[in-house]
This record gives sequence, structure tokens and C-alpha cells, in this order.
Amino acid sequence: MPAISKTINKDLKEERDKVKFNIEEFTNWFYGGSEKVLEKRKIENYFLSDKSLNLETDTSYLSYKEKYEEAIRRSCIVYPKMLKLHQELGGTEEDFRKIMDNLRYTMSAIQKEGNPFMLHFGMFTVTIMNLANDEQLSEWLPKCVNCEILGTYAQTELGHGTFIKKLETTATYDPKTKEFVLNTPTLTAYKWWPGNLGHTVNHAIVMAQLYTKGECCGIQPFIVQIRDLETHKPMPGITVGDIGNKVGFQTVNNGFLAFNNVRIPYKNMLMKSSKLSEDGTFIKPKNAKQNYGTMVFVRVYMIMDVVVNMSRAATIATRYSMVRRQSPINPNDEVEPKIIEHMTQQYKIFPAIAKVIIYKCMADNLRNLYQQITLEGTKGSFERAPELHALSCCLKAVCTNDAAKTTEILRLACGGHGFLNSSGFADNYKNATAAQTYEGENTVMLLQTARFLIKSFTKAKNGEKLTEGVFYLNDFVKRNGKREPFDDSIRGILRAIQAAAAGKISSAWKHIEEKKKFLTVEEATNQTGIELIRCAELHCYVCLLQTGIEEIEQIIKNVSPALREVFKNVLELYAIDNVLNMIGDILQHVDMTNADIDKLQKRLEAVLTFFRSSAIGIVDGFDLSDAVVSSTLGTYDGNVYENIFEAAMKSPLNQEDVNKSFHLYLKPFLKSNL
Ligand SMILES: CCCCCCCCCCCCC/C=C/C(=O)SCCNC(=O)CCNC(=O)[C@H](O)C(C)(C)COP(=O)(O)OP(=O)(O)OC[C@H]1O[C@@H](n2cnc3c(N)ncnc32)[C@H](O)[C@@H]1OP(=O)(O)O
Ligand SMILES: Cc1cc2nc3c(=O)[nH]c(=O)nc-3n(C[C@H](O)[C@H](O)[C@H](O)COP(=O)(O)OP(=O)(O)OC[C@H]3O[C@@H](n4cnc5c(N)ncnc54)[C@H](O)[C@@H]3O)c2cc1C
Repeated sequence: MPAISKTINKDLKEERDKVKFNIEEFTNWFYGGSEKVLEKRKIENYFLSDKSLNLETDTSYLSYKEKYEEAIRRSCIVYPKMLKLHQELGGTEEDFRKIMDNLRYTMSAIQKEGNPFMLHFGMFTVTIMNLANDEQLSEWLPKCVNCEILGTYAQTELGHGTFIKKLETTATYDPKTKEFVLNTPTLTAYKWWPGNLGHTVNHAIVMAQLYTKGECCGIQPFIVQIRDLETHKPMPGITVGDIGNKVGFQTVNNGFLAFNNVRIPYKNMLMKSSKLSEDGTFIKPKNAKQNYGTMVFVRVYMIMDVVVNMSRAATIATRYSMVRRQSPINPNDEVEPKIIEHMTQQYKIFPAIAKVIIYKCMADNLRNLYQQITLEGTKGSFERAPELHALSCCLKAVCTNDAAKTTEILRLACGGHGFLNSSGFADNYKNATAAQTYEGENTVMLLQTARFLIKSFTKAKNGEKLTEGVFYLNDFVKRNGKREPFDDSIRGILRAIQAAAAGKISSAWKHIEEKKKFLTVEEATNQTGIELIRCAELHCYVCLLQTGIEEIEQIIKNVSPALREVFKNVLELYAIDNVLNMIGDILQHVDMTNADIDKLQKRLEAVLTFFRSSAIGIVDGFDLSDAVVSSTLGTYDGNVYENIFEAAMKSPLNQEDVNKSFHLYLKPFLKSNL
């Protein structure tokens, strides 16, 4: 075995020495201030220093069942600690959010293949907070907050996930006993997919069709106890289990659930929005989509998850590329260059770093918007709900699609070693790709946004008032078919993308109108679907760049000159990379010449060169500990080869010289060939 040294790799040190800005200043911005950074480090250390978590164990070699059991063991250490910390911090909702925000990072060290309790706070408790009336809130919220019960969100069924109006589970009100009777009428009505449902939780929010007085009143949320609190056996009439192995999320314990005449009390239908009187009279909610609120909440918070996911992947690829040496650029060079010297390598990695920063700006903004609009909802005003829905849908789709794509690009950037499980890319990719489907399949999400855009375009054409995020449609209508002149300032690039988005929306609108002459509006819209999803993507790029510009314009007023340069270059790289990647769409609606494109290409190369000296500072500034990065290729010390070697030694096959398969199969096979 080679001697393994663990000092900081000298190539990485050399890179760090070249960084011109203060990394801690960047970290302070990234987490919202120096106090928050200290708090984050404290919280992370509070969890990760707990030796009983056994974080050194490589869980990837465990069986499916062992992985689940280990994940439960770890969650049963983490959650009591979390409850204790919450009390110590003050026990407020804000304190809870603080812990959850930090756990988002920390959990990637503890539950690499998913958290078997994630739905409890993430969706079960949130639904109760959003949809329970005061009486229900006082009964259930303390039980949730103290983890006296554990719950999940059971909406999707074997036959329906997207089109929730057609869910088949029924909850029929019996006014005589003041109970609901839950049933699963068909195989396709089995709840299928809810996280943590299989063998972990004992309660669920069940979305079911409410029947009362012989009429169906649409899907409503019900709290259902599914397992006995003492024995953990399924409650009478309940069938529940695990849905089996998946592409990823192995320890999330996604489950199935069916009901056979399960009776629950009247008070278990959440009644803040829709209401049912005890005699069985249904009262419609003020806003029909209020029951979808938890999905909006999760979509909003998922943009934060994307930031965590992409910052990890970018940290790994950046550090590795500054340690790995290969392929002289000039054939006679004695010393092989760090692979980061190759321009194409920079192009794989640096745009990902810029995206982390822009997505972070967007995630913070979206969260603020969510809080404002939710507050308006509590006061009975739902005017801005469609805008939030449209924005969160396209961002959920574009950002999770990008997280999966970027992780794959960054894995490829690490060559063969990127394919090792210990590189950390596999978990990152599996989590990102799961997020492309859950909480609303991405194409469906884009189509929801497109629906809003088409409506907004009709309004713009009729001179009606638009919501702020789509003001750019007014400019397009005013131009009356004239192409947007190209101006290569950052705001000019934004206007070009706005023109491309508006142009695409206008074309899709026109094509729907044409098709409507022969088809229903729904059929015409379906046939325009390919253009519509591009409308939503382009609109999302507009929102991201606009937010990036507005945020960075503010940031640079308050940071040191060296860090100002970094942010300016982040924006430059993000904008140019974006515009070059959508040149086809731009050329349709913007007066851009070949010379303009050449100029942009040169600017891309120049900004990559600037990034060369900042990249390590930025990824170090993400302040991800080695445990969170969880990668043999991405440790702070850059001892990549030593890490890879050590990880290989943990392979169960290396625990003995000769495996029994030699005696059982290989030896007889070889002998038979003599
Ligand atoms: C501090 C705590 C931190 C916590 C961190 C959180 C992370 C937690 C981890 C969680 C892990 C998640 C695991 C996964 C969970 C799940 O997947 S749960 C299941 C999710 N399921 C879905 O997302 C289903 C997707 N389908 C839909 O959303 C809807 O069916 C649909 C596609 C939107 C269609 O609905 P439907 O009722 O049929 O709508 P239409 O009749 O077509 O009408 C559309 C109109 O409705 C408006 N609209 C739709 N949704 C909303 C909404 N949410 N808000 C406001 N408005 C909405 C839409 O704009 C249309 O309006 P009009 O055009 O005016 O008609
Ligand atoms: C890892 C994971 C965790 C999950 N966790 C939960 C959970 O905790 N609780 C829960 O209730 N559910 C959960 N789900 C279910 C998840 O929310 C659904 O799978 C998701 O909403 C997609 O719905 P679907 O499976 O019905 O896909 P489908 O709608 O069947 O999608 C299949 C294809 O049809 C297309 N399609 C469908 N409708 C349209 C349309 N209107 N227009 C154009 N194309 C369309 C889609 O784009 C896609 O290409 C989870 C799923 C996964 C993968």
C-alpha cells in the first residue's frame, strides 16, 4: 500500500494563493451575513460532530434493507437533536426555518440517498399549517412540531400523479356517525409514491375525492392515521408498504397505501379552505386552488435545493480540475498542465459556478415573494396567486432540469474518476433527476407557466394591465412586429432575451389562434405544446437574468472592489453563456449580426479567463465542509489520489484476498478449459 500524505495539495494551494478577493466576504454574502455564517457553521458542527452518526461508514455498499435501517437510525439521532436545538434557539417559527435552511446542506452528508423523515416537516406539517382551521391547528401542530407523530403527503396514485382532479380515492361523509369513510376502489387508486410512507410514518395527509349528499365535491385533504402508535402495525382497513427499488432516493421509503372502509372523524378533514358542515353541506373555498398550496411551497423551496446540489457538484469539479494534470497544450511542454488550463474544461465548469450564484439570488427572491403572497392569502386576497404559481412552476422545471444536466457535465469534467460512486456525482444526479419528476413533472410545469404567458399576451394585445414579471410583453406589442435592435450591454442582453421570449409567446399565441379555427382551444393548445414549453423556458431565463442583474447591481454597492469584480464577472458569464445557448431563438426576433456573435464569443473566452483565478475562491466561499461535499475528488485538501485509493480499500471485495466465487465458479471454469 502506498504511503498516504494528507497535507494540502500544492497545486490547489497555488490556486488559492492567486485568489484576489476575500473569500470570507463572499461567504458572508452567500449566507446573508457574517452572523448567519457563524450560525450555519455552528449548526452544521452540532449535527456532524455527533460520532454516533458513524458518518465514516460507506453506506453505498449496504443492501436496500440495511440502507433503510441505517437511514432511520441516523434520522432518530438528527431529529431529537434538531428539536432540542430549536428549543435552545427560542422555539419560534423563524428559529425552525434557520435550522431547516442549514439542514438542507448538512443532510447531504448524513442521508446521501434521501431522508426517511423528509415529508414530515416538508409537506405533512406544512399542509396542516396551510390548510387546518384554528381548532385543527391547535390539535395537530404541536404533535407535528414535537414529532409525537410522523406524517407524509399522500396525493399521487398508481393511475394519476399529474392530473389530480381524477384521483380515485374516495372519502364519503356519513352524517349519521359524523365520519368520513375512505376507500380505494381500484388498483389504480392505490396511493403510490408518497415519500416515507412505506414503513416509516404513522399518519398521512390523504388527498381524496369528497362525496357528500351523493355528490362529488373534488379533492380535499384528510388527516389519516395509518399505523398504530404502539405496535406500528397498519390500522384496520389499511394496506401499506414500500414500492421497491428506484433509480435513486433509496432511503426515502416511498410507499403505497390503500383503504378499505377506513373511518376517520369529521374533524380530520382540513377545513381552512373548503368547508363541510356537520350535516354534510359543502362550502366551496374562496380560491379553488388553495388546496394546492403545499405543492407551491415545496416548488419554491426546491430552488434552494438546486443551489445546494449545484454548489456541491461545482466544488468537486473545480477542485479536481486544479489538481489533475494531463495533456500538454504545447506538445513539447515537460510539465503536464492542470486540466483546468484547457479552455473547454473551463467552459464545462465556470458557467455552473455562475449559475449557482444567480439561482441563489432567484431562490431568495422567490422565497420572499412566496411569503408576501401567502400573507396576502391569509387576508383573503388571492390576486397574485396565479403569478406565483406560474413563476414557481417554470423555475422548478428549468432549475431542476439544469441541476441534472449540470451535474452530468461536471461528472464528465472529472473523466473516469467522475464515474466512481465516491466522486459524489451519482447521489447528486439521482437527487436532481428525482426532482425533475416529483412535485409536478417538468413538462407539465412548463405548460402551466405557458398558460399564464398566453393569457398575459392576450391582455397585452388588448392593452390590459399586466403583472410586473411580464411587462416586457408590452414592449413587444408596442414594437408592432419590428425586430429588437441588439445592444451588447448586460441590460441589452436581457432585452434580447425578453424579445426572444415575447416573440416565441407571440408565435405560440398566433398558432393557437390559427388552430382554433378547426379545433377546440384545448386541442389547439395541445398541438402547440412544443412551442409553449419553449415560451416558458425563455420566460424563465428572462426572470433569472433580470433577478441576477437587479440583485448584483445592489450587491456591488456594498462589497469591496475585488469582490465587486467577481460579481460583475459572474453576471457577464451567466448572461453571455445564456445568450449564446439560445442564439436560434434570439436571431428570430433580434437584429444580431455575425460580428455581434463573434464579439460575444470573444467575451465568453475573456470572462472564462478572468474566472480562472476566482473559481477556487468562489467554490471555497460556498463554505461546504468535506462532509457535505462528500467526494473523494472534492475535498478541501485536494488529496484526490489518496482519497480514491482509500475509498477503493473500503470495497467489500477487498476485505479478503480470494473471494469464494473463485472456488465455486471461476476455478471449475478455468479447469474445464485446460
Ligand atoms: C422550512 C422548511 C423547508 C422544507 C423544505 C421543502 C422540501 C421538502 C421535501 C419534499 C420532498 C418532495 C417529495 C415529493 C412530493 C410530491 O411529488 S407531492 C405530489 C406533487 N404533485 C404534483 O405536483 C401534481 C402536479 N399537478 C398539478 O399541480 C395540477 O394537477 C395541475 C397540473 C396544475 C393541473 O391542475 P388542475 O386543477 O387540473 O388545473 P386546471 O383546471 O388545468 O387549471 C389550471 C388553472 O389553475 C391555476 N393553478 C393551478 N395550480 C395552482 C396553484 N397552485 N396556485 C394558483 N393557481 C393554480 C392555473 O394557473 C390555471 O389558471 P387559469 O389559467 O386561470 O385557469
Ligand atoms: C422520487 C419521487 C418522490 C415522490 N414523492 C411523492 C410524495 O411524497 N407524495 C406524492 O403524493 N407523490 C410523490 N411523487 C409522485 C410525483 O409527484 C408524480 O410522479 C409527478 O407529479 C408526476 O406525475 P405522474 O407520475 O403521474 O407522471 P405522468 O403525468 O404520468 O407523466 C408521464 C408523461 O406524461 C406527460 N404528461 C402528463 N400530463 C401531461 C399534460 N397535461 N401535458 C403534456 N404532457 C403530459 C409528462 O410530461 C410525462 O412525459 C413522487 C415521485 C417521485 C419520482
